[in-house]
Amino acid sequence: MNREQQFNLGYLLVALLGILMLQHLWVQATQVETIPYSRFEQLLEEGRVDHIVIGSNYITGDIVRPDGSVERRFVTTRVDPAIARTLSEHGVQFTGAVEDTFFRDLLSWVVPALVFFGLWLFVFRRIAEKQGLGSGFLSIGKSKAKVYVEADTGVKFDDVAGVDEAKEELREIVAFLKDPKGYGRLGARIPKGVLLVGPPGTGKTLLAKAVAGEAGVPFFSISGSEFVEMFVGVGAARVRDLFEQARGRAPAIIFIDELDALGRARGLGPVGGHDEREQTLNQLLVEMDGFDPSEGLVILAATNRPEILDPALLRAGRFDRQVLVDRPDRRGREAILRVHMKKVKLAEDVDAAKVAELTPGFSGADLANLVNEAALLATRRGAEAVTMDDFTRAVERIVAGLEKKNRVLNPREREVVAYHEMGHALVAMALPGTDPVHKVSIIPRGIGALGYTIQRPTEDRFLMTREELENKMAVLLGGRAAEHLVFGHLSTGAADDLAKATEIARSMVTRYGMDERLGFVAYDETRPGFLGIAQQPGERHYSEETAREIDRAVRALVQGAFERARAILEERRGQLEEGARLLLARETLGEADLKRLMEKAAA
Ligand SMILES: Nc1ncnc2c1ncn2[C@@H]1O[C@H](COP(=O)(O)OP(=O)(O)OP(=O)(O)O)[C@@H](O)[C@H]1O
Ligand SMILES: [Zn+2]
Repeated sequence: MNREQQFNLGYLLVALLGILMLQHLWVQATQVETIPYSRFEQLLEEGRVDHIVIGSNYITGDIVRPDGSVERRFVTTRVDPAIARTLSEHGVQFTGAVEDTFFRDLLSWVVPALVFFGLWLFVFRRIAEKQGLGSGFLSIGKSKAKVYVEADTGVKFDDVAGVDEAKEELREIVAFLKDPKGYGRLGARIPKGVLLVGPPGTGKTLLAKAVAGEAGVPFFSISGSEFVEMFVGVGAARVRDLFEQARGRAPAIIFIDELDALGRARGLGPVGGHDEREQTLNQLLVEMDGFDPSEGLVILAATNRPEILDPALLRAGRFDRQVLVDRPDRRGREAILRVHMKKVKLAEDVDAAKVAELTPGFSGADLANLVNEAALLATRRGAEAVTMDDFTRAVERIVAGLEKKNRVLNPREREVVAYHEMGHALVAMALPGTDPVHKVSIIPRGIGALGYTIQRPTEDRFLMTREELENKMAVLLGGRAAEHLVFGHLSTGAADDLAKATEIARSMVTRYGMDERLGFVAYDETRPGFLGIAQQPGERHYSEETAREIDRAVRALVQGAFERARAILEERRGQLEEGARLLLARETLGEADLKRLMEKAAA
């Protein structure tokens, strides 16, 4: 029996004891002396009873002393008066039967309590099973969140491929863990928490293990979803436990997978708050604030939904560093394939570069799975080594699975996405005063986004001019403009861009007073949502006619931005074609690639 189980059984025992004690007190308070009926008659004759209450079964009353003061209460079972008289006449001692109701009373609450407890157990076990947390009697209290400790993970940076930028950033952590005391001496700021952000299967866990492996420190890991317990207080106790253990073996790494499960913004739960999770999160914050970095503890955490994390987690001194672990591009895939191909026997004809070409949209985990699948196919054939043919067949299998999950695009779609993203990038680069384009990619990211263009803000902006907002809209519509220009059709891929552009236009008209005809009037009163939950739009304080005016102005702004984007792209048609071709071949283009593209066209 482990600690948690004892803990929960303890709760149960205390509760039962409490109920028993109450019951006992209640019985005492209402205790009366039970006397035989003949004794009652005797007392009656002696004039020593008073305050008689005659019930249908019992007679109760006070027995008084000769001086008239009450001695105690009594109860006796009512007996048929005729029979009583006859019996008394014969001088026989007799009494009615007074049933002992103690056990009946006891049963009357024990049985419902047991039924209730049974039901409760049943329901929670169901929930626990649903969450895959295992079942069995009392499993609710069983520790699902084992702290896994690996003294030496044996993973090195060489085992993680295709995520060079992330590795570069984590090297610092390794240097620190190797010499925690010496590191701070020169005034370098010591990292406490690093958040690894990226889609599933991109190697976040593997990277964390590699950091531990490179630094030669123990690796403590636990998953955020396992923290969330049924019993209030257990998760928090577990966090305390984890930190205590890790401290004892510092320098060490603590890795929290699925941080979002426990670090979701507070007050955002579906049914009000979630006490348990909140407590656990608070405990984590306390622990993170509480330790001295020179102890040599570093906390790594992984999430694929950083946007839902509680902002408190991201504050300075906590997870204030974020490392992006993205899906690999073609070169990255090749590198990952090489890592995993080392583990199987390959035929001469296998070409990692070719396999990488066949697998756009695959994550590191998908690629590891691919190599394994190919090896299985070869084994089934009874072959000596895994051939290229095995790989192509394995790719087909896995692609079919991934297509269902919307993660792999067909060639035609890829082409559209390439032009679309290039459209965003070119418009952004053509307009003065927009943020420089950091990266363009046609690797699907998360749900919904088929590709992405990242602009790097040069500075924090709090004020934007009308012109800047218009430029921003043009960039947003650049994707659709490019599709329209090249293919002459509109696709559904621009829905999100359109929504964002429209949002900006609407704000310009109704909040910033940027439309000449409507004037400098704020029309919308969008109240901030309560507890971050979006509320119904603010009340309208204007007429139907004004509403129409607003719609017209918004439409004009969006249309204008679209025309601008289209004009820019028409002028740079050559660059658009060249860029899309490059993007299709390489999947991601960085700042340097884009600069080269612009210069080439200018020359
Ligand atoms: N960049 C990579 N290089 C080599 N192998 C990788 C890489 N990414 C993933 N893998 C393989 O996929 C497996 C699963 O990856 P891992 O569990 O680290 O992903 P993750 O990002 O933590 O995923 P999740 O978010 O689902 O927990 C690894 O054990 C490894 O075999
Ligand atoms: Zn777009």
